Amino acid sequence: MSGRKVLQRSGNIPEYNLALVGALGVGKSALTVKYITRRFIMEYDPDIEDTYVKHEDIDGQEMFINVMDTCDKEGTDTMRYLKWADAFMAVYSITNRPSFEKARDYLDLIHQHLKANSKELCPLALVGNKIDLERYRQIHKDEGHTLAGEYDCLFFETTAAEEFEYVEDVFHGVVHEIQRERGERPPHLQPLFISEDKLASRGRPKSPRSAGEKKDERPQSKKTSPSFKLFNKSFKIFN
Ligand SMILES: Nc1nc2c(ncn2[C@@H]2O[C@H](COP(=O)(O)OP(=O)(O)OP(=O)(O)O)[C@@H](O)[C@H]2O)c(=O)[nH]1
Repeated sequence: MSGRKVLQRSGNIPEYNLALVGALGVGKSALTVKYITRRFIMEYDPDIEDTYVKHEDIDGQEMFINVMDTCDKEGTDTMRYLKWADAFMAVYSITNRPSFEKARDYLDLIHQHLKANSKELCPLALVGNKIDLERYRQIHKDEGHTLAGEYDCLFFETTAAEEFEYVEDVFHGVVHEIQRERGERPPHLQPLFISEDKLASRGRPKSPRSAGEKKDERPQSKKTSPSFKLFNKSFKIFN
């Protein structure tokens, strides 16, 4: 931490809690670290569940984004992230069929929890990672769309191994969705692709909802401001 600027959190600045869930090895840590540091990691400690924070300025609005990189292990306390998160990202690898099925299980678990706690407006996102490995693809994009539709989720395909913007778009898309659901997003920043059917019927599961792929239609965010992070995890970081 030495030499890093540590920003004080204040009650005036909004905070959003995002939890990443998914099978082992799908890239939850890689996506988290890429988003926080703009770097891609090759080695990591898979057993540690941890939370990171990034200070952001999106569309002129200052905020703190807290990201929980969860651990997919038997005995994990799911309530820890289920209670904590303002939005969930169920990650799978497009190169791994079982991880897609696991993402479905997570969507189901989260959906049941949200329904039982009357939190149906809490955003869910389905995230297909590793699109840089297209030649090994096992999950067609349409399958991702279909599954996302079943749970009325946002849907993204991305990669932690290439440009930062691929990852930033996913995290910002999810934050925008939280803001929309809370009525915090100014009308001039509301994208046109939020359809009326969502406003009319707010239950899940229902028809597909897409956001992540319409990169050019979304407002461009400003460059991020310096972040501070709570690094307890033993990462090796490579440029
Ligand atoms: N090519 C490629 N490799 C990736 C990508 N994302 C992650 N990886 C690699 O996949 C492996 C697993 O990534 P992690 O980020 O540790 O996966 P995880 O989901 O956090 O796994 P656990 O911590 O075990 O739950 C690592 O070797 C990463 O470098 C990606 O987008 N493309």
